[in-house]
Amino acid sequence: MLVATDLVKRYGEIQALDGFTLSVAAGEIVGLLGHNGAGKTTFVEIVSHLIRPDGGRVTIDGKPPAAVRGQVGVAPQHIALYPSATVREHLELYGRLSGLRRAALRSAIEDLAAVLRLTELMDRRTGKLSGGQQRRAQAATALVHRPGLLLLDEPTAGADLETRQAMLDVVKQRAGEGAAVVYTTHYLPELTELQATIAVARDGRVIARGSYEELAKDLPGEVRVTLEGEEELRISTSDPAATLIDLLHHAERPISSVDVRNPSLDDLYRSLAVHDAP
Ligand SMILES: Nc1ncnc2c1ncn2[C@@H]1O[C@H](COP(=O)(O)OP(=O)(O)OP(=O)(O)O)[C@@H](O)[C@H]1O
Repeated sequence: MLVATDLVKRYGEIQALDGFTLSVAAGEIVGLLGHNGAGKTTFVEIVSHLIRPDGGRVTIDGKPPAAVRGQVGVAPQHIALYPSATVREHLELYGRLSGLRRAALRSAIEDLAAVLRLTELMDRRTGKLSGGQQRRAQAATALVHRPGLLLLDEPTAGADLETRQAMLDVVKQRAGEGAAVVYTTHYLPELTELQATIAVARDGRVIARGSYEELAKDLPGEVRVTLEGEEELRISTSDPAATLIDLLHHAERPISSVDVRNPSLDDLYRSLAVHDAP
């Protein structure tokens, strides 16, 4: 669905993208991770045709971004709503721009409002909404026309738990219907819930890409064992289950507790030293 190859973008001395390559299939949710300044937003802006790359190529369903703007739903990182327009006016505008009319437009708006808990807020001006409410309204503008490609740049930043859950539910639902989704976040548990595949960006390029299982398979897990009367023993191991069985066989004293920890998404992220980037 989305194919971005070798994207390059410079801002003066700053190399925002330096050979950024990422493909996303229809129905796939890609969790795009990376340190502050890794290039995630720049990538989203290029795919949504807000800025042009200095090099590289993007196609969406085989066409350039300029030709398919109506098939792309974008929720930018920063709130970009018209403060004096109501939520309903925003959704009508975005729906109409993408060709929705009359009954189809009305039902798309009402359905989405219910899912994103916006029904009570529909006739309020967006400038008077709370930060989390604005974020929900902004996400709704990206979703109302059921685009084939969704670009959601930290859609749950600052959101309360209910908003976060509503957002995750609607993203999963849209991917289930066949949308390709790029979902940037710094909140890793969301990606587990979304069953997303992972792309890790560092210094303007994607340095790791695959399912969590693929990327984590070589990472060590940990077995924690406490023998009676002794302190907890922590063993780093690539095969926690086998290590635990081995320990149970060979322990010379009774074991009072065991805990097996498989590598987490957090461990994966740390192993790529993404936190250490400038
Ligand atoms: N309009 C701009 N002018 C100059 N530099 C820019 C501009 N936009 C982005 N940059 C720089 O390009 C680099 C990549 O920024 P980008 O916003 O894409 O990162 P990001 O991965 O989205 O970061 P974050 O996690 O903080 O949102 C950064 O060094 C940033 O300062």
